[in-house]
Amino acid sequence: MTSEATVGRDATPDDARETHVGARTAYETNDTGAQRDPALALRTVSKSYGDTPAVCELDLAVEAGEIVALIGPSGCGKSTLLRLVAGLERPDAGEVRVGDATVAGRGAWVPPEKRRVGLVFQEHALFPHLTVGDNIRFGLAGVARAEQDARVRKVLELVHLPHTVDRYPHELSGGEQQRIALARSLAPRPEVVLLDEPFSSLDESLRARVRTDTVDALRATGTTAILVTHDQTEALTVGDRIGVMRAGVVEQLGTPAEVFERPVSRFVASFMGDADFLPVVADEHGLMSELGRVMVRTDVDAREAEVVVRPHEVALTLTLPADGGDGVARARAVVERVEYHGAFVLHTVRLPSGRTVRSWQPHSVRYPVGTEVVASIQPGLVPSLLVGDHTLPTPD
Ligand SMILES: Nc1ncnc2c1ncn2[C@@H]1O[C@H](COP(=O)(O)OP(=O)(O)OP(=O)(O)O)[C@@H](O)[C@H]1O
Repeated sequence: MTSEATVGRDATPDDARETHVGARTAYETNDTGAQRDPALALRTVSKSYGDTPAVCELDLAVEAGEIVALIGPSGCGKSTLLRLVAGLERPDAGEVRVGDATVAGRGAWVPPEKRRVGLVFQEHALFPHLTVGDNIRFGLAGVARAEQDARVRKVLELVHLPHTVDRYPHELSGGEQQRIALARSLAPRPEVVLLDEPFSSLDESLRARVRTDTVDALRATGTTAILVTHDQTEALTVGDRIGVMRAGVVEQLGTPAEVFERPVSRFVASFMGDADFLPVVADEHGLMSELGRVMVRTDVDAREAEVVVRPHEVALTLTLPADGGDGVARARAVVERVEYHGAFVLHTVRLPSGRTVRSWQPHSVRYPVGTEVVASIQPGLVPSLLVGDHTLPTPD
């Protein structure tokens, strides 16, 4: 744990809103017109463990008040990145900056307790022999007692647990312990909070509630955060931006919509959300897939191209619409698998080529296995096109 007394300006909810709105801008200017540093920046940072590279020339800038969700396969370097920021590891090369200070690299080294970086782990890691109040005070050494009490009250209100101040951790549920861990990390008013899979030990329904409380508390205090998660939905719903990591680098950093709707690569397309890949053929107008026209441009080599089809992009109908002469290609397909997910039903259909694609249907639609359906791209949606392992930029 790195928390230590860190005293900063009192943030207000209004500040948080302003900061949050501004958080999407790459580099803001302050009142004097000067460029403002990101709250956190890693510049060409590398770290290996012996012969194992964990983080490779990684660049990342997180703006003040922004929440970045980091996602990627096991072993891609997410925890190492957090440990480098927290000061639990030293980079082999590159620079780590928190606010306007270099905390590692370029000859600098600021120890963890002086970095103004808070940590929240998967295991809540509260001190079992200390009350909730004293757990939170632990990171406030050097702060006057009256101010400590005020901060304890404030952070407990933020996480909706003011009544637990005199309880011991074993008198709290798992979700409550996790919210106290967050409160403890916020009390010293850190510049950045790092959350390493903080909700993964909680069951599904509790997870959603604790997640909402956590995001609300981060927003209310305008705290900059990196959240490591294995959960795509969590990344999409929590992150202002999502960093998709692979083999020690951030392969794509973008808003949830950018990462989901315009993945830069085959890896991101298949890692963030379900995706099926279909080959395309060229005709005089552009590229056609089995589900319809993909692109009107003709400067792409169809032999190397594939269309990325997400289940929400695939329409299924029982009969051809009356205006079937509209030039839209549709494939006759057979329903092969039906999975009921509650609000939606996932249909897997086999196309004439033998390939399968998946389609989300509203919960009221359940075509029995074996039904002949017509599959096409949902009108108005433009699926991504892969050429080799990379997607082509989609015109807005
Ligand atoms: N202390 C260590 N000693 C040796 N190798 C390590 C150490 N910590 C991590 N590694 C290796 O560094 C690479 C990155 O590990 P890291 O824990 O950062 O990945 P991760 O993305 O957080 O994985 P997970 O999602 O499984 O937690 C992996 O190959 C891992 O085996």
